[in-house]
Amino acid sequence: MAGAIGRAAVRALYAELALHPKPGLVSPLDSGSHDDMDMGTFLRSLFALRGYFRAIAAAGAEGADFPTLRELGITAERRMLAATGGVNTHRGAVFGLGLLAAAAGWRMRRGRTLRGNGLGATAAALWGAGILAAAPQAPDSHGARAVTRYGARGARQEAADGFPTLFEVALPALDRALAAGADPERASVQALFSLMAVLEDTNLLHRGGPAGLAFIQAGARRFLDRGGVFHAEWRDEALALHRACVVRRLSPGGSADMLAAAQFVHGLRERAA
Ligand SMILES: CC(C)(COP(=O)(O)OP(=O)(O)OC[C@H]1O[C@@H](n2cnc3c(N)ncnc32)[C@H](O)[C@@H]1O)[C@@H](O)C(=O)NCCC(=O)NCCS
Ligand SMILES: Nc1ncnc2c1ncn2[C@@H]1O[C@H](COP(=O)(O)OP(=O)(O)OP(=O)(O)O)[C@@H](O)[C@H]1O
Repeated sequence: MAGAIGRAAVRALYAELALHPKPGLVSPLDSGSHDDMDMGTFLRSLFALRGYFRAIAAAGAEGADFPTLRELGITAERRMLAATGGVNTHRGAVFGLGLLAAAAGWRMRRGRTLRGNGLGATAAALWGAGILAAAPQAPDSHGARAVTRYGARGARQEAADGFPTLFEVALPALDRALAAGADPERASVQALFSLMAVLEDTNLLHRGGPAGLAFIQAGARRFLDRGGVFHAEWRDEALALHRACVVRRLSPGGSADMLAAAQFVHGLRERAA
């Protein structure tokens, strides 16, 4: 079971990486707004993280407490940095997707369904207090500074609350687009823009301040209001926002992490069905 969860997590991260167009983000097309990483950096990181997602799913199944999960996360982050030469490729995913893999282990071991927001509710109930109580590993990280400076919610708050943006925004957008006939690629782009329109992404706050975050949210909103991936010119419109992000050096990394999380939950549900 833990092996299947681990494989689903890596598959979801690969699907996020392979997807394009993705505004400002690294994809097979180009490195977006990043000069320190490309597709190869992400693939090396992914390779280094294979064992982690299986291990954290197994720990979750055993009912591990948050400090135990955190130790696994810190070790994985170290392995990621060694594989990338110090570049932060998957920090948000090690944390968020790691917690969701642990929650999947806990629920599957106990015969609970993965429907609705079950995985988020489990993560919040078992580890929410621990997440908020843990001292930030790096109090001067880009994310921590954006949280303090702008009062943003950030990755920790999102996880401690049971990933509301994932379960209330990303997964419904993905499901609706698939039900309306979009292929997995278009449905994923729709889910990504739905996330970008609402997420308080500390990556964007760090790189562009409140104006940078507002720029992305408005651009994504406009794309969705015109019909999103159901608009005939959707690819050109998404590429136009991509180019505008690259000019401004903006990259919605938090939305990319949450898209991978949505693909992970969706994939697990498909296999369980
Ligand atoms: C909690 C983490 C994410 C640190 O976050 P921090 O606030 O310091 O921000 P940092 O800039 O380092 O990275 C945060 C990443 O989260 C993502 N993110 C940003 N905003 C959001 C958001 N609103 N929602 C979800 N993800 C987001 C981005 O990809 C970003 O890169 C994590 O790096 C950490 O402390 N790890 C220690 C090990 C740990 O707790 N592991 C747990 C394993 S379960
Ligand atoms: N496809 C992707 N392309 C780029 N970033 C992604 C992608 N998928 C996820 N991310 C997330 O975005 C984060 C990278 O953002 P960024 O490079 O701005 O972080 P940083 O190292 O904190 O800042 P900086 O590079 O500005 O010093 C990663 O931690 C990762 O979680």
